Amino acid sequence: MPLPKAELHLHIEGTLEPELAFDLAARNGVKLRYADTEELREAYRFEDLQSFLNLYYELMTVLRTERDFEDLANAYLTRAAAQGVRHAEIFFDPQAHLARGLDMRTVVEGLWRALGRSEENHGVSTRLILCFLRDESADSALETLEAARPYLDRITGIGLDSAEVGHPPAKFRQVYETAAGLGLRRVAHAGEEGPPEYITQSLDLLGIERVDHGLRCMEDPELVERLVRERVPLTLCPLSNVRLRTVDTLADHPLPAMLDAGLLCTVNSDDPAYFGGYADDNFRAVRESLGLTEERLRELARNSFLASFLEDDEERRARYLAEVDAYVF
Ligand code: HPA
Ligand SMILES: [Zn+2]
Repeated sequence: MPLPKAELHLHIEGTLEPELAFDLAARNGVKLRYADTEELREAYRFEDLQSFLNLYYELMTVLRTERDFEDLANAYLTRAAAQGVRHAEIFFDPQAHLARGLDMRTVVEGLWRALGRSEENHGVSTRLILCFLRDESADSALETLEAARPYLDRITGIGLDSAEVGHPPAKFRQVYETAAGLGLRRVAHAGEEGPPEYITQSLDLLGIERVDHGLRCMEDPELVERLVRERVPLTLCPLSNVRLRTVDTLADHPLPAMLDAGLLCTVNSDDPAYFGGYADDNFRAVRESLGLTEERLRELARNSFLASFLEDDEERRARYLAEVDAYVF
């Protein structure tokens, strides 16, 4: 049985496995430019974030109906449960779907058909986080938040993803302010490819409560000190970092140094269908490549629940933490 954990950095569109992509393409009459799953897998060699995003946006065009989003989420939850995930806070990218003519209802209600029954069906509690695409305009983000208003009972928070460099957090100040006024929790990708200043800006201008990635904080000792002092969680994604060449090899990953510095780190899978592993695959990879001790792994699992948005269900959080404490490696 894998270590119990929460997954806090997971793009549902990034869980689209090649087999499901072809099934949905056939179901919806969408033509993919790959002959089969093998040829598609050949395309999974990325130079950087953008080269991955190009394929990520291309493949998600097979998602068209509520049932497609439901099937996608159920496939993820099945895999996540098998990897010890007890709680998942799941990102989705509505702008990428609205731009293709889908409506917000199809996306949110489709996902909810799986998420709303996830505890009974998979034993996984869930939250949904709406991400804005930072390479789209601030106005588009505001329009997307407006389109999501009827569904806010399904949505816990907002995030910021897609191409980071050249799209500073400051651009999204207004939409984050509006979202805060609506009672939404706030996170943002920062310091994956972008500079440490993007992390600082996300904290100061967007009021974020967690940093997604945040790897490049290590270039700024003062920022590290602040993140430690303010107990700001970081959602790290080690296999993603290797595949997108943010680090050269897993053995070079700064996770041990980050833990030693006192940062509240968590380990997550990001886009597991593309990066070669789900949540526990990431845990096992860092254990093997970085020689993390069992107590370090337990700390990472504890951190995942401490950093989760379970404030509305502290009883559940306590139960999950007790499971981590009782886990025998
Ligand atoms: O790793 C990521 N980074 C930024 N945007 C993304 N959208 C999906 N995955 C990612
Ligand atoms: Zn991500």
